[in-house]
Amino acid sequence: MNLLEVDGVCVEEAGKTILQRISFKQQEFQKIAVAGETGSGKSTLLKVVAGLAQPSEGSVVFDGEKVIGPVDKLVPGHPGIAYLSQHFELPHSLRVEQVLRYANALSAEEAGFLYEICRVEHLLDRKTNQLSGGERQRIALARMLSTAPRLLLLDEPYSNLDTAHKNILKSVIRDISDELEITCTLISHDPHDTLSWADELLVLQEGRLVQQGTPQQIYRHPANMYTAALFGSYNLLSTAGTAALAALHNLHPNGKSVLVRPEKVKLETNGNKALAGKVKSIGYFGSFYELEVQLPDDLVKVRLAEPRHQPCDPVHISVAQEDMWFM
Ligand SMILES: Nc1ncnc2c1ncn2[C@@H]1O[C@H](COP(=O)(O)OP(=O)(O)OP(=O)(O)O)[C@@H](O)[C@H]1O
Repeated sequence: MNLLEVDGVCVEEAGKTILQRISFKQQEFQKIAVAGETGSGKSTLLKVVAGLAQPSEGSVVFDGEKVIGPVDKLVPGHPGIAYLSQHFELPHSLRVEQVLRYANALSAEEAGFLYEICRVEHLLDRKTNQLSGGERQRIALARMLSTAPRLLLLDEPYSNLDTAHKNILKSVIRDISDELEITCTLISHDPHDTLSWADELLVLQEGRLVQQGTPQQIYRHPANMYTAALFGSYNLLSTAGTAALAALHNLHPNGKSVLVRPEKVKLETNGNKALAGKVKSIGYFGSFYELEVQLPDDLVKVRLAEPRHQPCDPVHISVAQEDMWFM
């Protein structure tokens, strides 16, 4: 069942087009992540979904009912949809327990479970000015969820969090979906946050939805270089380099260039079905090394767990046919 149907949404502000005919559907419990460069319209899209920004065209239907924009509604927003902004605020110098009590539409038992899920039970006696950024965010989330929404929209929840708080929040967000059975949509700049979490990704570029698909589809088969770059490092070979690599598999590029992710380039011990090159540099990135290999026409990035090479070493590279994407 579709919980949400966004159909042809356009937004214009001060004569500027911010969103252009965005359409997508979200099923109940489906996890959707929205990716895109800064200013591509991600926050505006979520605000339109929440009824907090006015579309100039198009509609948002939530659970069979049209979401009314702020121009036509005195108190903006929809009771079934919660939007956690990047710039949320908590009341100053109140006890956390008071902050949460004011918003609460749940029984004591349900509220206790929610606080446990949000990892805030130990903070209830603190004042709001005695919390870290990560703790403040989880309180804001608990406050929002205590109104019992069915759809939660999270706008860059991981920005400004250190790794420890980010990992706690990731567990919280997972439990919100799994334990509280709330459907979630999330915006994040970081591919690590979206690829591993989402069932479906929406990619926005200058207000347009340029690609929609599973994380695997989008990572392996990006629609354009903008999308390829959003989700990680890549090699795009020149016409000559593409022809040489394609010829190893008897493929015809038909004027397209081949895109290969660095972890899909293999170093071979001989030149059988491989291209000859020379190691130019080796960089250490903690969980992997990245080599730059100079081919006749291209400098190719290769990711390895433990390289046994030195700069200037002659090497051969190969790429499996299924790891080549022509675009
Ligand atoms: N109320 C407004 N009036 C005029 N322009 C706006 C308004 N809200 C957003 N914009 C512009 O619309 C564009 C999209 O903004 P939006 O915040 O939706 O992008 P974003 O992808 O969420 O960016 P970020 O990742 O930086 O948060 C930007 O150019 C922004 O300046």
